[in-house]
Amino acid sequence: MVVSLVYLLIYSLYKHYYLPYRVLQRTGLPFDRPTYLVGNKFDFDPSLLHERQLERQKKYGLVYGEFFFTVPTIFIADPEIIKSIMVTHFSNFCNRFQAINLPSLFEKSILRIADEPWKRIRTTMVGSFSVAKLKCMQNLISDSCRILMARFEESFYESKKIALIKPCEHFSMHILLAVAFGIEFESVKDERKITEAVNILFSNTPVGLRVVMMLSMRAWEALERLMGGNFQSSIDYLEKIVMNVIKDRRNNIKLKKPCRQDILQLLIEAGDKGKLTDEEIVAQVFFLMAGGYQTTATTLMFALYSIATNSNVQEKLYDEIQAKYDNSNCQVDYNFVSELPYLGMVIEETTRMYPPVIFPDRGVKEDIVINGLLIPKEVMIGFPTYAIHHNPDYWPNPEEFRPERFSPEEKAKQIPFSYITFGDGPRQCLGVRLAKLEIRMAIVNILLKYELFPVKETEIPLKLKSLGTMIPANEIVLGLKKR
Ligand code: HEM
Repeated sequence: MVVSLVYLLIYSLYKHYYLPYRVLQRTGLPFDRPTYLVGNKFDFDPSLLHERQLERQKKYGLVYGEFFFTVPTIFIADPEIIKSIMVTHFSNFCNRFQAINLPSLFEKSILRIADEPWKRIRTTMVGSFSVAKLKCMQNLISDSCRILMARFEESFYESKKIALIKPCEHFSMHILLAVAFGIEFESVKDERKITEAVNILFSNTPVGLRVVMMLSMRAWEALERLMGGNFQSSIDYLEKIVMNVIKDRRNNIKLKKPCRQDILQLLIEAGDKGKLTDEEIVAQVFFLMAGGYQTTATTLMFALYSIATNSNVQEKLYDEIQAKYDNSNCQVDYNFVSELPYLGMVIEETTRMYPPVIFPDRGVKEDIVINGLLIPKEVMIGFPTYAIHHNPDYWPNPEEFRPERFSPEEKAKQIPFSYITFGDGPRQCLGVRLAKLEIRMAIVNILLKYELFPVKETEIPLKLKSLGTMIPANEIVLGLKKR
């Protein structure tokens, strides 16, 4: 017994410590000594990953090593190498590194799958985000804007202030439930139950639980059951709802009844042509919520905060919106918001300063040398987005909110691949157009009715927290004045 335990320990030390250590050592890159099993994960506060990226960049420069638990990782903030990985040598880096365990439902999602199956599913899904399809979905987004505006109205009459987190999260979730899950709420009770289940599944998971999930899915499942099993029952509940919607839609197709033109419909039609199984459809739908919910909600919060705390930006933006609104006397829809260039610049600058995803990754198929850097096939590649976006060599005065950085003239001078909020190359975010449309429509609706301004509760500068996605550490409260 004792001999077996000693043998197991030695084997584990060899596999989980010595081998990963040797891999990073081979690269010749600087890195801190890891701790057995947890690597460098707890050398810093794991909820301040963005600060860690800045500190590493200062200490080691643009390329360095680190242990994500037992995974040897190379962090790359050099735009030329980023381009080589994301585009030039894409075939060697086309997959993500499977560093964390996920519930089995997600295993067939576009996030997890690799190589040919990924290509098939990506090609099938891409059409759902075309301009023509987004225009079909704009009425659903307008409905969510109306609900968002009702929240603003209530807050205005209650206190002349708005706390942003809940309304922005609800806005983003409401849209994804409509366009990806295909849900049309039948009652308020129904809606409450569904939103509660989504929140359990897709809000930021506490660090402790993430660590358990990372180390062993079985241990996590057992712990989750002990804690009441809410996670699994939410998955089961939402899965049942999507399967019912799929069944109803198929019946409607058979009866030649018109179906809502949303993302789910396109996936079902692809399924009926044999391109996707039902299991794959459900996996994509769940991942769209996981990938699009918090990211879009926090970007909207960050944008409203930035607009409120930069009165010159707000004035210029309002003038742009107002001029177009007066001239066209039209609805706030896809065409309207697409013709507001300064609004586009404000959103790009927001996502430069506050990128919600600060650690996109790639796996490596074969050892490769790029610009003299050896990248062994065992490593995970991490892009430290926050540090890249706050590097003064690429972005002078990076803490200053200046949308003009994204004017056509200044954009032409930008260093390629120094802005990677949505990733880049063939594996770039699939929902970028949808996310931007939602955020644009929400901001225009809000600014047409209200002037935003900081109040005594507004935290300046904003404190951030970075777990799965980067989010505000505390509530964002803004003042409201009717226009
Ligand atoms: C502001 C909001 C969003 C941000 C900042 C964001 C960011 C990202 C990033 C950084 C990636 C990885 C890209 C790469 O590795 O090159 C990604 C992937 C992805 N995103 Fe988004 N995202 C947002 C919203 C959305 C929305 C609304 C959806 C869809 C509803 C979506 C769907 C996806 C999908 C499907 C992928 C995986 C693509 C693939 O692996 O082929 N995202 N996103």
